[in-house]
Amino acid sequence: MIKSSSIRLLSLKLANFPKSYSTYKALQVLQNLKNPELLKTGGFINGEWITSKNTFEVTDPALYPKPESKLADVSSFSVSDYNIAIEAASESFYEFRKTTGRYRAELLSNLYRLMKENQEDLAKIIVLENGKPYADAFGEITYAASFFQWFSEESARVNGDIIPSANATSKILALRQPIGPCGIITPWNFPSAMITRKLGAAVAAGCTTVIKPASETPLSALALAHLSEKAGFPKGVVNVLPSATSAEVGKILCEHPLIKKVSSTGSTGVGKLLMAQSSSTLKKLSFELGGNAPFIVFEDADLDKAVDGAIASKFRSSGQTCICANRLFIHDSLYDEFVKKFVDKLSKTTLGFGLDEKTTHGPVIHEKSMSKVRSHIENAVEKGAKLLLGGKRREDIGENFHELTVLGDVTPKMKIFHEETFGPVAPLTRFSSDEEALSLANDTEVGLAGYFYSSDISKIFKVAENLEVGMIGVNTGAISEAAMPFGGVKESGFGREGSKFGIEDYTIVKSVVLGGLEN
Ligand SMILES: NC(=O)c1ccc[n+]([C@@H]2O[C@H](COP(=O)([O-])OP(=O)(O)OC[C@H]3O[C@@H](n4cnc5c(N)ncnc54)[C@H](O)[C@@H]3O)[C@@H](O)[C@H]2O)c1
Ligand SMILES: O=CCCC(=O)O
Repeated sequence: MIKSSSIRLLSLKLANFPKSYSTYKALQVLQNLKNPELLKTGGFINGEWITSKNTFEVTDPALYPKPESKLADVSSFSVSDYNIAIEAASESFYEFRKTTGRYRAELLSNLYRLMKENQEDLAKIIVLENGKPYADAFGEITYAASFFQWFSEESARVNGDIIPSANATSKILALRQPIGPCGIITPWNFPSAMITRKLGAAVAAGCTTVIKPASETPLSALALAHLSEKAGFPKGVVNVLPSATSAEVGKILCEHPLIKKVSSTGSTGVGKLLMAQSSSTLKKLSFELGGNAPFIVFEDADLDKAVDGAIASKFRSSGQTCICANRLFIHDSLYDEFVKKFVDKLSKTTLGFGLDEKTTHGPVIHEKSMSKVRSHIENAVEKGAKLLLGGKRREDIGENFHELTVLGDVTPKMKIFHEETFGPVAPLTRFSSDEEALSLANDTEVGLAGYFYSSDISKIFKVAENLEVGMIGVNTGAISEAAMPFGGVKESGFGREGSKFGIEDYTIVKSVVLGGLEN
């Protein structure tokens, strides 16, 4: 049990948000949410709101580094707070694992309904802490909530098996049981959906959770914690602890013996570190890591559809999506026309603040992302790539804004070919045969998503079978939904989220051999 002396109850005070916001409407938006209870700046441990004396700033990337960019001071929880939360999740697990799938389905569907009821507010929080346009943020909440709906439907169907035994007087029962308390680590690019995809599956299976949201976007995670409380989740099932000390608290999630599984979404580098740290307890792991998605336009493609698909895939969230097209391969015979149509459509987009109706694309998250975007463009141009659109920072809008950029004649000699940009840059490469396209596409250590456009059914099967990725969009640039098994191969990680496979990672199979049965 958590000792009350170790925690301080947080009554939500809007005073935790800066008062000097008259210069900018972002804070007014935050303070005028229809449901102000969604705004939390503490942490949620064992069903109680607590604060820490250490805090960190959450800022609006569209305004950063202006003083008005400050959205909130959020409590930063330490390893000792994590230890308390882990113990709470472990204690709660002993009861929660005994609950029925039907009961957990009810909790999840309550949470789904509450997300939909609060969709506008939740979307606004995403816009402010992440920078994506409101329409995208609203879409993220639809997507995020759909995982609770999906897993509420799956929850009552976590079936085991009865297996015939070689011994006539025995039966083998394979029971599916929840694995235990789970550590969940999530990134900033989908502040809500990357949590719900894991939390929905964990709860459906009967697991409890300790969640470390990205320090850039903790407000969305805390709003979800609030809604889980309203949805009737028992104490200790959902614990959310923002932290500015990711490495330390990540390590404790990996090394603590009471945590039985860690699911993390983030970069490949951090995934490797977490895997090494988890070896001491041989924890079950699921990793959704970085990508470098190929997007191939074969000569028999429908060009207009391919252009639309490329824009949707490459520039979703200004290129900050793990499954964004990262390298575009265009058949020689279509290359010039593709460039013309692609550049023409992209010229009609508008960079800006996410709550402005005209905005189609927002900023990148921070300076580190901006540096990578700049270095990929500069390195490519230096090595002979042609700048076909954009190419410049837009400091006139804000420090984190960068033009949507198209680079032509990109080759494997350039950095952008091998590294995930995670920003608004589309590198185009020509190819002349199917074999060449496949070999270029597979020339990378990661394998998350891939896309291609073709009207030849034989080619569709051949390419789909030979692309070294976990997910493929054929004649579409939008593949994500709760029903699709989400995950990668190679250094993009392992495990599948969403879909009927999503729960499996949160369960163990226990074999019970029932002997001495009479025939
Ligand atoms: N495969 C997917 O589903 C998926 C989805 C979204 C993002 N991503 C990947 O995530 C990356 C961008 O996100 P990011 O910059 O937030 O990634 P990141 O790996 O830096 O951070 C992800 C999470 O890990 C935490 N973290 C950072 N260092 C840590 C450490 N040493 N120990 C424990 N936790 C640590 C962060 O605070 C954050 O919560 C990209 O590579 C992108 O492709 C993958
Ligand atoms: O960025 C990674 C997740 C994107 C998605 O689920 O579509």
